[in-house]
Amino acid sequence: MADEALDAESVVRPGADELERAAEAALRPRHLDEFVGQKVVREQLSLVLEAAVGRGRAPDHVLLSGPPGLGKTTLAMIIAAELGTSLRVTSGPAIQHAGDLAAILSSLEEGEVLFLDEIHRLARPAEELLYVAMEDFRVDVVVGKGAGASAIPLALPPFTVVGATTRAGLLPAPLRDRFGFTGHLDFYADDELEKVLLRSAGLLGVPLAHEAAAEIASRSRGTPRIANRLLRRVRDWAQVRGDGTLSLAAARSALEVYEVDRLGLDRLDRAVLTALCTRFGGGPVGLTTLAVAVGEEPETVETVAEPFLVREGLIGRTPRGRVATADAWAHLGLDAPAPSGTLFG
Ligand SMILES: Nc1ncnc2c1ncn2[C@@H]1O[C@H](COP(=O)(O)OP(=O)(O)OP(=O)(O)O)[C@@H](O)[C@H]1O
Repeated sequence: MADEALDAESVVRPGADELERAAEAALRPRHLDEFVGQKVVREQLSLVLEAAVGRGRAPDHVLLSGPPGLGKTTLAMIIAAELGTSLRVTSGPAIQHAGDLAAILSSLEEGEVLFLDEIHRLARPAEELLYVAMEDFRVDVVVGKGAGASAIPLALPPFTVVGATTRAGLLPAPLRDRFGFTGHLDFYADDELEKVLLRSAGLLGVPLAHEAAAEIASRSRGTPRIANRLLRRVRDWAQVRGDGTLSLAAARSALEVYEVDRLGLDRLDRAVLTALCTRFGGGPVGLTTLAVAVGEEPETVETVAEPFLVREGLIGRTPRGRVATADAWAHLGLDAPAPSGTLFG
């Protein structure tokens, strides 16, 4: 039960730590045709891969962008599997020096796939080394120091980089240009998440009712990682408090225990929304004032709660501060104040 201690604070944050990833591994689709949703990216990618396999050559480098938990790592694994090759995994923050990347690149076997997660966080010298490696399949190994240093070119076998980023806009253009194919992953529709959930329940061997799948899907913020995590929480509830079946009632009870409401908002999200409406009359109010009102750091409110609230159209950002939308008032079951000012005011 490695996943029990996870995310004590909230079960609807899109990120994942090592324990979460271990729990996820069993649920990852292994082939493109098992990968739910993302129709456009799936179709484009299948062409790229099939063409490469047909030619017997490594495909172009692939860049995958999109928010956390939508399947970038899963797709990288699928790419390697579809090509019948192995996947080497590293990430921007894990590479401290250009030499670390040179060591990885020079150990790649022909046709291997190198997955570079959080590629936007690569340090500049490593990034420059990567340009050359991706374009010319070469690394320049620097020997010696100072004026006497020289670069010895080392040829690399053809390989494919799969880069993943949550912030495609942060990638420098020369790096972006070296990817022959870029796929952007979008949030999933509820019916797609239902499919993800039914598939996962099958793999976990738990009986999940269709209505329960729909209920969990609608609270999963468009994110398969969150859907699978909520499924595991509902499974726990059904096992401990219920009769083992994942019915609609079990799903609702479990999600109530975990304080995930019908839109997928958690306690912090609701605290922010409630403070904005009840203490500041719906705003506008500055981020710092709002954060103090909920006892959180401004950065936490801005990076943890706000993105989803804005995406759901519950909060608006204006130059004068945050404002609650009509949907926010409605979601909290409160009456929005009458608009201030009159036709003549
Ligand atoms: N299209 C999909 N179909 C079925 N399951 C999916 C799909 N996309 C993601 N998942 C599941 O969601 C979980 C998270 O996916 P993954 O780790 O690939 O996300 P990610 O985009 O790489 O996230 P991060 O950026 O945080 O690393 C995995 O358990 C995976 O099985």
